[in-house]
Amino acid sequence: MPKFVKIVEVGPRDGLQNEKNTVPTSIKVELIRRLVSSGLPVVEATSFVSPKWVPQLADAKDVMEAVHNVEGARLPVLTPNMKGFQAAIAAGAKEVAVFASASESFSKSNINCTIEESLARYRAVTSAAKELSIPVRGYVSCVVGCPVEGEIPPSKVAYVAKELYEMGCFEISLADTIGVGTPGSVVPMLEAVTAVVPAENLAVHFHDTYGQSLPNILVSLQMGISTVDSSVAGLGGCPYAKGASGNVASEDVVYMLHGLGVKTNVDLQKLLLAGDFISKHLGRQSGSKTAIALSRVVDASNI
Ligand SMILES: CC(C)(COP(=O)([O-])OP(=O)([O-])OC[C@H]1O[C@@H](n2cnc3c(N)ncnc32)[C@H](O)[C@@H]1OP(=O)([O-])[O-])[C@@H](O)C(=O)NCCC(=O)NCCSC(=O)C[C@@](C)(O)CC(=O)[O-]
Repeated sequence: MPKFVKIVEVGPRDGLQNEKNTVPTSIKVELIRRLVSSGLPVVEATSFVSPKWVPQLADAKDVMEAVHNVEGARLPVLTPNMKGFQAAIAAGAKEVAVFASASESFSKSNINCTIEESLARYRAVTSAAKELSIPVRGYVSCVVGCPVEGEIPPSKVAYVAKELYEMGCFEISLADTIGVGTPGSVVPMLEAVTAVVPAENLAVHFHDTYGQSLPNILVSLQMGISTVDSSVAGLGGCPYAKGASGNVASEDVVYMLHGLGVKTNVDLQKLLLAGDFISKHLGRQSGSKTAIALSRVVDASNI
């Protein structure tokens, strides 16, 4: 079990990208500020993708310009190709992420190309990033299951992860995009990937569709992974993965880690306030069980 876990907060990007109503730029910027001030070391801020594909993040340039002076956390952004990479750098991004898939069907529906075509695009991005000393993170989607293809063989995940690592991605985030994994499928997948990419260069990214995220995170930690992606208030869902629910809630991950005696550097109280801020803006209850339970404790103490 690691003593410290780095939490990569993906709420402002993965969490909001699927929202139907446009979230004002000022709310996104305030959310990022609040998340950073809670002590999160990495807050994924937005995506430089086609606004036709993800209209919610069409204000990526404005978001980045507004947060350029925010200190205390890294603020990476997603870039699906050179056009996105160049726009991200022009807007002041200092770290980017590329996103591939272990499923051909998902690659096609998410980024309109095959897995091999995506890897060729990402070789161009990682090589341009290297020239500018910009760190690049790599995602692999559908690491245990795909909405179209069903079960994904661990060897396929290992192949894509290794390619991303070898082209220069400093960290590979393994994403259960539709949240179908259980420890029974996550462990063999991690065994295959850790055979080709060191565990210290891996992260896990779980969606909570079947309520399996926390046990999946626990077995990942036991296998040497110490970077976990999560989303404040459990926001999220992928526009190109029907049925995908929100990411595991950051508050729930922090609550579990602190309960295990694992340090995160995150102030849970401040994180809860950030979750409350965005949940109120979206007009719905938080997707974090910890947030709901602790708000009941506060309510009860007021009786
Ligand atoms: C990759 C493309 C662009 C290919 O889309 P395409 O239609 O094949 O692109 P194209 O190269 O043929 O260009 C078409 C138009 O898009 C423009 N374009 C081209 N690139 C860009 C760009 N970077 N930024 C802005 N505009 C761009 C380009 O200029 C052109 O504009 P037009 O001439 O028609 O006016 C598109 O499929 C896309 O943007 N996909 C992104 C989808 C997305 O963001 N999905 C969600 C994120 S991934 C995810 O959530 C999974 C993850 C990471 O969280 C982990 C998990 O849980 O699995």
